[in-house]
Amino acid sequence: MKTSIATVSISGTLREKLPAIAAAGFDGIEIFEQDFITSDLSPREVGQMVRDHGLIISLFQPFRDFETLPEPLRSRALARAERKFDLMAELGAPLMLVCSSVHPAALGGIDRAADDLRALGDLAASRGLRLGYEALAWGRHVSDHRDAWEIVRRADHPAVGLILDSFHTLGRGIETDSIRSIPGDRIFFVQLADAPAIPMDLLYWSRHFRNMPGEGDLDVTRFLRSVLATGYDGTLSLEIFNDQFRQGLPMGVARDGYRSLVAALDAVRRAEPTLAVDLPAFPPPAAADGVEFVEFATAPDEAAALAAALAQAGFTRAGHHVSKPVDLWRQGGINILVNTSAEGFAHAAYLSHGTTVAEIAIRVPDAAACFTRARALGAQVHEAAVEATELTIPAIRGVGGSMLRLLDAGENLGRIWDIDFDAGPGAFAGAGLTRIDHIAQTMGPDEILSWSLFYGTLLDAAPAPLVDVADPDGLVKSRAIRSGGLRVTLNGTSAHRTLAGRFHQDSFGAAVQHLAFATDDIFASAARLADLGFDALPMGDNYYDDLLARHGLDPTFAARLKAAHVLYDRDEAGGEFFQLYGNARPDGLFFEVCERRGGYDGYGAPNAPFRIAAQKRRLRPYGMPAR
Ligand SMILES: O=C(O)c1ccc(O)c(O)c1
Ligand SMILES: [Mg+2]
Repeated sequence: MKTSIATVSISGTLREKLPAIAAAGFDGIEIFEQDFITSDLSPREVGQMVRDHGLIISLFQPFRDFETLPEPLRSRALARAERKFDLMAELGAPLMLVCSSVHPAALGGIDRAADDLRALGDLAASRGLRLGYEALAWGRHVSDHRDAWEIVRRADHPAVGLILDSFHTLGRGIETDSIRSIPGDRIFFVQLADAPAIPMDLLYWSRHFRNMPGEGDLDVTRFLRSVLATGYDGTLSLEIFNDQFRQGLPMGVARDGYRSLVAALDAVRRAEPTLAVDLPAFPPPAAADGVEFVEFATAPDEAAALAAALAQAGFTRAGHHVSKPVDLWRQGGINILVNTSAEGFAHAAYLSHGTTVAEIAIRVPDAAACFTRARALGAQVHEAAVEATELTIPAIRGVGGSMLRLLDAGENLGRIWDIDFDAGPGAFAGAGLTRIDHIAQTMGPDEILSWSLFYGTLLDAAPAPLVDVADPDGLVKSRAIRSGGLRVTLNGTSAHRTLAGRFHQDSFGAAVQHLAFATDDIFASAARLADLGFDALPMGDNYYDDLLARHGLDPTFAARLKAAHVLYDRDEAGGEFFQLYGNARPDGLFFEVCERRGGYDGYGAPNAPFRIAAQKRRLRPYGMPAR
């Protein structure tokens, strides 16, 4: 099974696209005619350049508005096709994509279309070429792969086959089981794309919002299962029209594409083990158990402020690293490390970001299996310096170049605190914070899809739909990902004056902006935190008045929330969420404390705009920018 990607999916010119596509691992490309025309190389030179990169041209596209035209348009369309067949021969492209016509003069008619494709098939065959017919979701007469297949079936020509594109099928809500009865050898090419579930005009949606399989809301796995059930063993190609990818970095987009394709095939073989999937074996995605530790990188002269913030949040300095200047702070099941090394990875992270979360260690059922899966999906291995006495814990590169460590319940987890740290067995109740509820990572707006693909393919995880959070200075896009006991939120914006945008700039790249700690008793924790001097974020009367109205709260309960600076949300099923925010540090980093009741599964999104506005008031109390 060959892999391919349409050149339209990647930014730049062919000279920039091709090396990125080759380096990401693809076998071939769909050459978009526009990419060829914009090049000043001859067709032969372009073909040679593709092959010089170790790639093949698997498809030439698109050939538009061909079928069911009246004369003289029909003859003209055939003549146009002949010119393109000449071009394909020079390029070394064996297959042409003919997409269903949108021509206003097209007459329609299944037999008329079949006759036209047969005639085109004769022309192609005489040159040793083939063509595939694709139903565009917005085609004038043909907009459904079932009709396209009927046309191809009636054309009954060895050089004429069907091209399937997951977007056109799934985007129109067409069931995919109908694909299973198509003979696999009549399908000449398969294109894969996902898209977010945003109701809008099909053409506009397709040309601007497609994304990699697994990044959107379409059931691409189901589509691909049906395709492979036909026995199809031809090329699987990504055809992603996306505004963001068009301006993204070629290498990053190509790598994500390859990851999405591998993950899609892996999902298919797990969902339907009887299918023949041409992919090396690697371990399945597993649900994470939670966060074992988070490590801050800082400098000695900044460590005191961080230590004070941790103490005010109820943490106790419970141990020290045996060989490095790293403190262990503990509370409940939460471990926070503060690293002030003047060398090594943490120091490099501090130098590039300032005080920052340099490392996150997650607990998974089998760390070695997870690591193997990560590598199969193209994750970058993090080679950190490990000293002789310390344990080697597999690590991969995470958000903003931070380190994501993989730990399991085996030996390493049991021994990390005994071997690497002089931490005793003491329990530290602190303010009653029990574990890390979620980690909020702030990044560039174009990184959200990429990191949601990262987490969503590495782990057994369900990325939630993207939501917009209103900051007074712009919108922030946010997506939550949950895998078992691990919750991560990804936030990104191009609005530089938002809390998230400012943090992203100030930390010179993506980083953890806030940590949310869970409690089983928000009011007890709030009281204890107040005693400890935790600088809780007060919310205004307008907020609590609205809460009263919105949820029909008992006024004494609302007064209790307000007195404790607690924010509140409730879901449809009556699940409740309580949040308490700390003020943001000058660098934008902050802590949150939260309690979930009755199966509440969200993150208090309705509260976010008010919380952000309150944090900003604190940062710039006189309405002036903080800096
Ligand atoms: O948007 C289009 O016109 C277009 C062209 C070719 C394709 O394969 C496709 O899926 C869409
Ligand atoms: Mg297509």
